[in-house]
Amino acid sequence: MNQSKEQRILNFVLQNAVRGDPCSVVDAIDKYCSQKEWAMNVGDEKGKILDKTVEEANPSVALELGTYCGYSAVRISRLLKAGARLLTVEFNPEFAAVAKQMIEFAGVQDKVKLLEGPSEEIIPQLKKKYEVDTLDFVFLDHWKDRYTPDTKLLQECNLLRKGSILLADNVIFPGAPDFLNYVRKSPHFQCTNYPSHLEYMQVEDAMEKAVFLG
Ligand SMILES: Nc1ncnc2c1ncn2CCOCCNC(=O)c1cc(-c2ccc(F)cc2)cc(O)c1O
Ligand SMILES: [Mg+2]
Repeated sequence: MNQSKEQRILNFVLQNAVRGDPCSVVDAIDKYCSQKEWAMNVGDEKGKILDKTVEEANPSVALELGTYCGYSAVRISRLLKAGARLLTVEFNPEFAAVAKQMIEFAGVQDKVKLLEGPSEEIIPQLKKKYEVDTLDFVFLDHWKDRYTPDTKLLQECNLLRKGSILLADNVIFPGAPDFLNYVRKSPHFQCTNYPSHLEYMQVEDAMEKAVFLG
C-alpha cells in the first residue's frame, strides 16, 4: 500500500532531523513542505507569530485543536516551561499516528498529550477526564467552521479565565469569517490581527489573537 504524504513527511524528518531536537524537526518539515510537497503545517512565517504568542501566554496548560503531523505541537511544546503541558486534539487517525511518532522523535512526548477525536466531543471532557482547570492558551487550527462553535463551547465549559489567549490560524485563507465576526463583536474578547501568508505560499493569510476578558 503506497505511503501517504504525511508518512513521507515523517520519513523525511526521521532521516534528516536530529532525534530529541525539536527545532531540527520543525526545520525539516518546513524544508520538505516548501521544496517537495505542500502541506497544511502552520509554517515558519506564521510559526514565528505562534512562538511570540506562546511566549506572551507562557502557559501552564495549552490546548491545540488540529494536530495534523505535529508541527505546531512540537513548535509550541519546545517553548513550554518545566511542568507545563500541551493537549492536542486530532480526529483523523492517520494524521494522529504520524503526529505521535513526530512528537516522540522530537523528544517532547512528556509535555504533549495527543487526544484523538472530534473537538466537540473532547472539549467537554477536558475538566473531568483530563484534569484541566482552565486553559492559558488555545491554538485553533482545525476545521475553520469549527472555530466559532468550539470557542463558544470552551466558554460554556468554563475552560477560559481572564487573560486566556486564543490564537487562530487561517482567518483569511481558507478563512474563518464567522469566527472573526464573533470574537471581534463579543465584549468578552480583545482581538488583534496579525497579517501573514499561507504556509509555503505567497497567498495572503492572517492569524487572529483573541484574549478572553472574563
Ligand atoms: N479534533 C478535530 N475536530 C474537528 N475537526 C478536526 C479535528 N482535527 C482535525 N480536524 C479536521 C481538520 O483538520 C485540518 C484543518 N486545517 C485545514 O483545513 C487547513 C487548510 C489549509 C489549506 C487547504 C487548502 C488550500 F488550498 C489552502 C490552505 C491551510 C491550513 O493552514 C489549514 O489549517
Ligand atoms: Mg492552519
